[in-house]
Amino acid sequence: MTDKSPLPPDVERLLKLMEQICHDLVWNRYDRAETLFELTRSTVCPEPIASLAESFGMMLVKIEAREFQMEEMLKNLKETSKALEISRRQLLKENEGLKKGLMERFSPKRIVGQSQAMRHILDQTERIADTSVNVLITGETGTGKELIAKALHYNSIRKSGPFIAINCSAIPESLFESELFGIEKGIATGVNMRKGLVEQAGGGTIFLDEIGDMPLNIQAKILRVLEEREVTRVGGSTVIPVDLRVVAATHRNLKAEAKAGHFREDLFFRLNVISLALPPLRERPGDIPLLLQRFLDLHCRQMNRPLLKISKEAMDCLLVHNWPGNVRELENEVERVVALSYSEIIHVEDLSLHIQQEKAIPESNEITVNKKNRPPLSGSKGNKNKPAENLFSLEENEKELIERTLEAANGNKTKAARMLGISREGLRKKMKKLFDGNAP
Ligand SMILES: Nc1ncnc2c1ncn2[C@@H]1O[C@H](COP(=O)(O)OP(=O)(O)OP(=O)(O)O)[C@@H](O)[C@H]1O
Repeated sequence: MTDKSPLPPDVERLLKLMEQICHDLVWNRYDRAETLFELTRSTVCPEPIASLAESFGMMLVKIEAREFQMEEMLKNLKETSKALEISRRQLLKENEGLKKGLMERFSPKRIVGQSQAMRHILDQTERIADTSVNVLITGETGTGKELIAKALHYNSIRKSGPFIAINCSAIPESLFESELFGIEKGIATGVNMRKGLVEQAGGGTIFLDEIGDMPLNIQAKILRVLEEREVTRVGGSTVIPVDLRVVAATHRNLKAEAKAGHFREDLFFRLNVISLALPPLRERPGDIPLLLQRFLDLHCRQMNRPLLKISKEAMDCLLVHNWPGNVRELENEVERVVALSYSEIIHVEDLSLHIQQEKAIPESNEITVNKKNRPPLSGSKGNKNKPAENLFSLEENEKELIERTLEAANGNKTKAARMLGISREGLRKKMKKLFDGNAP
């Protein structure tokens, strides 16, 4: 067949038909697919057209297969998105439950304390929780400062926002600013933008623990956050508004620190809108049995043990102990006893040695005059010439207890801290305060 010779009319018609079918396929119209299959039969049309129709037919099959796959994929996607939606709802429900649990756990009503001092603190906590006033919590290590800060947060309108706790004594001075206020991208090679803890606490509460250890230049910047409610990242110039509540805590006397020039007075007044002073455990021995019961319930449940009871002698030991690590020390002691004791009754021998020893030391007349049931920790080591009021001061007793524990631990501070039921950092601070640079 030359180019110029006209096609037989039949072939011309069939080619036209093929062209129309191709056109239809381009526009996703498959209603003439049947005709295409008819054309593949060489009895109906000449061989070249039949083979062309066959190729188009194959194409059509491939298109249909792809569409089928797409439909399957779409179906799978729909099912996955449905499953995701169900999980999302479950997580939301779970999250709400957990938040409710946190609120209940940190409700001032559930915090243990029947002593007058604690009842006053818990009453105040309940009253101010739902306000936005700044709060300063003071008290020795382990007295429950963070617990009260959480109670304030989880019982406020900010409860669904974050609770960010920062231990100011644990952040190296050179990192303080970027940790707290964040860092702008590109301030140094390879540095990415990072939000600071203040920004992260937006909508919630920031808990500045050990605020007395905050460097003076950072104190000025925190004051600005408190006054202006805004923050600027290190290396940036954009002012970012932040909406947060500030709760601070310290074991120091901040007023005295401010007077001595170690703490900004203006920041002290800003923070001290309401102050809650947590009493040490030795000043509220009446709370010891209640706390003991709470911790026994908790740890026996956690360790799958029947609820342990305590002998009168062992309880007496706990009542006369000085508790330098306060409630945390008591909780650690209970956890230790629950893990180690064989019987269902806690006896004196089950208690830590240093707690047993305090009770075991015979009482002298001098002591009964000063403090009933208090063993003569002080006075046993070269204190004989001191006046009685110094001999039995709490500081002297703490000092001696630390010295003895360090001796028992062969000078190992980590071990001594564990024996005392306080953190190593807590021990370091106590030693700094009590020995004034002349640590044993
Ligand atoms: N009144 C209380 N009732 C129940 N548990 C308490 C009470 N006070 C403290 N605790 C528990 O004692 C432990 C120590 O409390 P928390 O961490 O709040 O003390 P802290 O004063 O912040 O200590 P630090 O100054 O060393 O950071 C926690 O496990 C806390 O739950």
